[in-house]
Amino acid sequence: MTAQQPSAKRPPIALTCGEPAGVGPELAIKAAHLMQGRVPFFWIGDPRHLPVGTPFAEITDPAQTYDVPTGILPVLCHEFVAPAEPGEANLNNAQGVIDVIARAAELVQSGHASAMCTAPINKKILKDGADFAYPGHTEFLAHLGGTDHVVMMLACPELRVVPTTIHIALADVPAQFTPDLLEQTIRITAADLARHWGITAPRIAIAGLNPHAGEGGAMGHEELDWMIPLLNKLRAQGFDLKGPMPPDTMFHSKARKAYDVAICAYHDQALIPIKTIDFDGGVNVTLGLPFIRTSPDHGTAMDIAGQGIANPTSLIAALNMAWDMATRSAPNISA
Ligand SMILES: NC(=O)c1ccc[n+]([C@@H]2O[C@H](COP(=O)([O-])OP(=O)(O)OC[C@H]3O[C@@H](n4cnc5c(N)ncnc54)[C@H](O)[C@@H]3O)[C@@H](O)[C@H]2O)c1
Ligand SMILES: N[C@H](C(=O)O)[C@H](O)COP(=O)(O)O
Repeated sequence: MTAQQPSAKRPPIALTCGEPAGVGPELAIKAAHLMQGRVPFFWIGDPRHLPVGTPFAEITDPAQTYDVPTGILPVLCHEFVAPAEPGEANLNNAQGVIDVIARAAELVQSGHASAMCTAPINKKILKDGADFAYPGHTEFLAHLGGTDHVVMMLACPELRVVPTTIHIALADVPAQFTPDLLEQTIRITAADLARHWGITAPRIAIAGLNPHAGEGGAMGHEELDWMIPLLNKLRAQGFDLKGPMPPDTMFHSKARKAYDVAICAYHDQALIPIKTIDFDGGVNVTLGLPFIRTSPDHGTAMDIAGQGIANPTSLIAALNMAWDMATRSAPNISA
């Protein structure tokens, strides 16, 4: 076995353990094996949570990732209160899950990691077990990054989608889907598509809130009242915006070719199409943060945890995307 590519001296990616009783630990082992060091990453978690008998190498500093033989998972130990039983979440481990996310964010913000990639968490377990005050990574990382507003984008080779409102009840969407929020979301999305993907003038499709984008006021008024005026204002400033588009007809294959990203009003309007088109290959990326964060698009999959059948494709895509973003964003530290 050879050590991981020593020529790539950029700091490695920090991969969090996520929910220890979910598929995160076994996917980390699979990704290390399948990626064979092409993207350097280390896992932060408790080695007791890894599948019994699988190889890993303990490290004490992220830079030691490069000394670990390819195919073996480098592990930066983070001791949890309890072992993990696949499929059986333990509330006592909730604080450890949160602490690992914060530790990864600290490592990336201090330059010891190039980016962070997060394995899935169960928000309710974190709330019940440790009073977690955030509905997801996205909001917690905005807090850790000191930013007021970040954007959730999910991407696969066929489609990019953004939910403007994120983890809120459907009943709260009409009040929280505001002109200010949509404008900030459009600006952050356009800026980060240019910065990280080189799409300097992104074609942005905006979904209407209502069926048929309101049908001229017959099925809702938000489009007429403020969405169309806002889009016209931003068009005058140079943004390439389509819509408000009828949400049900904007995701078929021909329609998708007309835009680089679809900005939707709420979570499921955006995430249902992408998880239907490419559940295995989708990546969740947070835009507007002062550091890079990606994640697989799936959840903890407790129903299959520990069975060895979890598909690592989305995690591998998330690690690849994080590394590509880091490579484009900053010079190689050895240069
Ligand atoms: N990034 C994150 O932290 C994140 C993302 C989505 C959901 N979640 C959380 O995950 C928990 C479970 O959510 P859910 O059940 O809606 O979605 P889920 O993605 O965990 O599971 C949905 C279905 O897909 C299957 N599946 C998921 N990932 C798979 C994989 N890698 N390989 C094979 N099959 C896979 C599961 O077995 C299940 O049948 C919730 O608590 C939710 O909040 C977390
Ligand atoms: N909304 C995401 C999804 O359904 O895939 C998921 O909950 C992850 O969100 P965070 O990255 O904020 O944890």
